[in-house]
Amino acid sequence: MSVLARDLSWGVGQKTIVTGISLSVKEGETLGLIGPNGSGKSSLLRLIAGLRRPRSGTVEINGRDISGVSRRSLAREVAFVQQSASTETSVSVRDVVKLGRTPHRSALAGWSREDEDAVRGALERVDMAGHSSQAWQTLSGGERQRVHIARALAQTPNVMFLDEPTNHLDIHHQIEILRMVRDLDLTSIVALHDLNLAAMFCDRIMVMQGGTAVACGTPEEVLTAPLLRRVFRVDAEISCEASCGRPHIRFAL
Ligand SMILES: Nc1ncnc2c1ncn2[C@@H]1O[C@H](COP(=O)(O)OP(=O)(O)OP(=O)(O)O)[C@@H](O)[C@H]1O
Repeated sequence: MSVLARDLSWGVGQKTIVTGISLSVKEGETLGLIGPNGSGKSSLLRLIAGLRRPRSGTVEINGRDISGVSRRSLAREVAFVQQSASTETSVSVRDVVKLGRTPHRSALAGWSREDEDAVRGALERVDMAGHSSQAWQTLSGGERQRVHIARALAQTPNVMFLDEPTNHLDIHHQIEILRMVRDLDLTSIVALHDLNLAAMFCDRIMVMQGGTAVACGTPEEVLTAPLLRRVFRVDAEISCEASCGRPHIRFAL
């Protein structure tokens, strides 16, 4: 499924937070969103996921304007892993992941084989199957993050939005989660702070600054020393990773 945003703007009171953003993500593509703190990445993801109503502009998922689509119907196609999402404390890991099946179930239907397979598969994908009966509140930060990703996977979405999904994760799980997002047969937009991970796993990268998009293109096109200096205020040397042909950033002291 494709994602198309046209001229999105949003703000609170007098403050404009997202200004005139347009983007297009093709079916199966992974778009990375990078930008300094407060540049509007989470706000943009919430607009595109339909959790905020834009002041102006439209979002289409597979050609359908999401403003006319019910939350439940949207949730059958689109999953959103939010930053620091919270969960009821007195539930098990499996119960949290089961919530991902809610958009697919009717009030009268029982728990189906398909539901069971989706939950088990999602837990396995994030390496948390061994924790399924553990109480949510006893998990570590990284384990919680992986369970929230499993809940999104259990939704069996066609489109996935992830806001800093690698937060709290050790390097093995950072790489595994991003590799999984890239290799799954879905369209995704991922906000990331780690520029080298964005370079490794995203087909294209959009750079945000002050609520607007200041660059968009392939990692090689976007991740240049002048852009990193201008947007992130860092000096860096960019080389090409021989094994994958992607840029690798080495920050100067
Ligand atoms: N509901 C709100 N009311 C007032 N200001 C807000 C609101 N939501 C976001 N902001 C402000 O909008 C700006 C963009 O916030 P947002 O969370 O989208 O940035 P971000 O790029 O995701 O940042 P970070 O990298 O730190 O997670 C910030 O300055 C934030 O303080």
